[in-house]
Amino acid sequence: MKLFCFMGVSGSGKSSIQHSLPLRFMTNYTTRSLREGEIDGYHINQISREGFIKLNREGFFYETSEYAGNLYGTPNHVIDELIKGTPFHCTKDINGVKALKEGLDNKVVSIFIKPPSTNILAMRMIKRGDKPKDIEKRIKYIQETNELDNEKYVDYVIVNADLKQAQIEAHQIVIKELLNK
Ligand SMILES: Nc1ncnc2c1ncn2[C@@H]1O[C@H](COP(=O)(O)OP(=O)(O)OP(=O)(O)O)[C@@H](O)[C@H]1O
Ligand SMILES: Nc1nc2c(ncn2[C@@H]2O[C@H](COP(=O)(O)O)[C@@H](O)[C@H]2O)c(=O)[nH]1
Repeated sequence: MKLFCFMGVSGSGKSSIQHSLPLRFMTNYTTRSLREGEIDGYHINQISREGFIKLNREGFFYETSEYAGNLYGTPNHVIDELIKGTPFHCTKDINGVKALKEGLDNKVVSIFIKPPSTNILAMRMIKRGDKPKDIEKRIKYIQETNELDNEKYVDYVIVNADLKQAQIEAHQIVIKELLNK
C-alpha cells in the first residue's frame, strides 16, 4: 500500500490539495497551535512540548522533526496500519520524507507542491489569517534553508498556480501509483 507524502513550503497549498483526495489522512502529533478551521485529532494531534518529548522517549514515534520552533512526529501505530494495507496521505518535511523512504522504501510516494512565487506565498498566508510574526518566521526559514530546492529530491512536482488544476494533477498521480502497485 502507498503513503503519499506531500512536501512544500508553508502556504504552498499542500493541505488544500491533499485534503481533496479520497484517502485517509495520516494525522501527526505537533506542538504547534491549531489554525483556524483545523480540528484537533484530525488535522493535527496538538500536544505540549513536555508531552511530545515524553512520548518520544517512550518510542511512540516513527520519525520526528522540528520546524520553525515546533516539534512534529509520525506515530508508529499509523505506520502499522499502512503496512497492513491502508493507503494514506500525509504532510512531511524533507527529514520526514527521507526517514519514511528509508524505512518503507517503495511504499512512499513524495510529491512537492511548488508555489508560483514567494510573494504569492506570503499573500496566501496573510489571506489565511496567519499572524505577521509567524509569516515572517516561515519566510525567513524558507530563505535560510533553501527549502524550495527540495523539489529535486521528490518523485513528483506540482506547481500550485490554479488550485483546481493542482488537485486534478494530485488525483492523477494517486490513481497512477495505486494502479502500478
Ligand atoms: N492555487 C491557489 N490559489 C489561491 N489560493 C490558494 C491556492 N492554493 C491554496 N490557496 C490558499 O493559500 C492558503 C495556504 O494554503 P494551504 O493552507 O493549503 O497551504 P499549506 O502548504 O498546507 O500550508 P502549511 O504548511 O503552512 O500548513 C490557504 O488559505 C489556501 O486557501
Ligand atoms: N518530519 C515531519 N514533518 C512534518 C510532520 N508534520 C508536518 N511536518 C512538516 O512541518 C512543516 C510545518 O508544518 P505545519 O503543519 O505547521 O505547516 C511542514 O514542512 C510540514 O510538511 C511530521 O509528522 N513529520
